[in-house]
Amino acid sequence: MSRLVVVSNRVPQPGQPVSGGLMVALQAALEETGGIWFGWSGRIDPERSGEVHEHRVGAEGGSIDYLTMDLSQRDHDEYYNGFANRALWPLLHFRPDLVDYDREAYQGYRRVNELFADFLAPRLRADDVVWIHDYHLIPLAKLLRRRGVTCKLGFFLHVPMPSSDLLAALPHHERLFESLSSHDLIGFQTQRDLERFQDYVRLFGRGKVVDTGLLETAGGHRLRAGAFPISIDTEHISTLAAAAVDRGSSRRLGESLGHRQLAIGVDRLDYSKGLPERFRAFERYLDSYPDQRGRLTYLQIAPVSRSGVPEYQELRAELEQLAGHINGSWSDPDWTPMRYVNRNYPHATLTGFYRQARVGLVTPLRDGMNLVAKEFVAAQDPENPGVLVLSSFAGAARELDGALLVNPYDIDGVAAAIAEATNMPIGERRERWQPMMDRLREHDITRWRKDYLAALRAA
Ligand SMILES: O=P(O)(O)OC[C@H]1O[C@H](O[C@H]2O[C@H](CO)[C@@H](O)[C@H](O)[C@H]2O)[C@H](O)[C@@H](O)[C@@H]1O
Ligand SMILES: O=c1ccn([C@@H]2O[C@H](COP(=O)(O)OP(=O)(O)O)[C@@H](O)[C@H]2O)c(=O)[nH]1
Repeated sequence: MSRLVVVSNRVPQPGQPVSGGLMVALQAALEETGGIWFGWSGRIDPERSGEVHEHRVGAEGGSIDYLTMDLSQRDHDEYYNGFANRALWPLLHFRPDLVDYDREAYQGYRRVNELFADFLAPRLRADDVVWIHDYHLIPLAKLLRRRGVTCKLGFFLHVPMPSSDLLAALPHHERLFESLSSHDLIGFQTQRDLERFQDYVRLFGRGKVVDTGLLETAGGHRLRAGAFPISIDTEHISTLAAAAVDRGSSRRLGESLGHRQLAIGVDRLDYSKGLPERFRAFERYLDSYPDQRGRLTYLQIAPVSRSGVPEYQELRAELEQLAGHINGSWSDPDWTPMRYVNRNYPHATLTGFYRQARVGLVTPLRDGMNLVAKEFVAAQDPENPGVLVLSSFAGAARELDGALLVNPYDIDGVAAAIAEATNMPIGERRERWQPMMDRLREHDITRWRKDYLAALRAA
């Protein structure tokens, strides 16, 4: 049996919380098959890049070997804080206004990809299957091929693929995106992302689209591309939620709410998640639906993310100001409308919170998928499910059509959806929830992994 080698910027660290959909999903996928997981250690070594740590979890046969590399401060600043998260991330989330392109950062990004390639290439076997993840590692496959790697190489983009005109705004975009053609299969979250990538190949890439999902490079090499919507371990989340709801912090949350309903949001503190707009929509709801005032408490969990990037620091300050303003304006002596928490919670706690909530607020301005939306659905009590208010700009909206779909820029529309969710009769809540849950049971994390890897092996 060939080895599965997963490569991603983020790799879980022993004893540290797993946050971010990529880590959550890959952890679940690798636990099923075993294999190797290589990436950044999450550590910064002031002296040098390239120190690699190894640890094995699980028994021989199904074990995961974690191989992680330290980065120097400079490499981290240029590769992660710089090009990946100040140029690519905003661009891929349709925010050219936030792109801060810098040639030195781009060189740092390429340098770290070279480091990864130098480490990996001599360790790969011809029958390995290598699965590379996300925008941090776009050049890696080409660098591996240059070092003589011949095994199957697949890529999965976790974030949206924007329109060609946006991509073309990035200096040297052809050189960067052309590297993707060194893979045998490129995976996207949705059909729309795939279509936009094919447009790019047609308009700016030097290859051609032979047929939907079949591309040809200028040199005549054929590769596959497809949509593989990432998912969750549905049964596990559902079981965890049922067990968590009456215990520990989840029980205490319930007690603290008294008779009031709960609305919940769980997002990394990221401008793509639409948090300022969501806070304003909640305030609009308080203002526009006075008969409902005091009926619903909104809990927003927002662990700090990418705190070395200035736009994220500014967002944090803005959210603190907004949350303070909303509570200052609308609180009663015995009720605070909003609870805003920057801590990171494990799934064993979060799932209990989801299950208590009447309303799940998932309103990103753009999101590759958004696993929180899927987790919220999977965590509900079938007898008394909550209502998901979901942005139509999240990849998850393609599958979760029982949600109240909203435009996150439409503050009145989101406020109206919150009001509708709090009032929704039980019969309608069940009717909306059941087909979404059926879909998630069928299209879970196992299905995602199997579909992708079968397509890669066949490519
Ligand atoms: O690693 P970080 O910089 O801390 O960021 C966390 C992850 O954020 C992004 O997640 C994406 O992947 C999810 C799973 O496919 C998807 O549901 C979500 O819509 C995406 O935003 C990022 O793409 C990952 O690389 C990060 O690890
Ligand atoms: O305190 C937290 C906040 C988030 N998450 C997890 O982080 C992931 C976030 O993934 P999503 O796809 O929604 O967004 P991303 O952060 O990857 O952009 C989900 O599995 C969340 O349950 C978590 O475990 N604890």
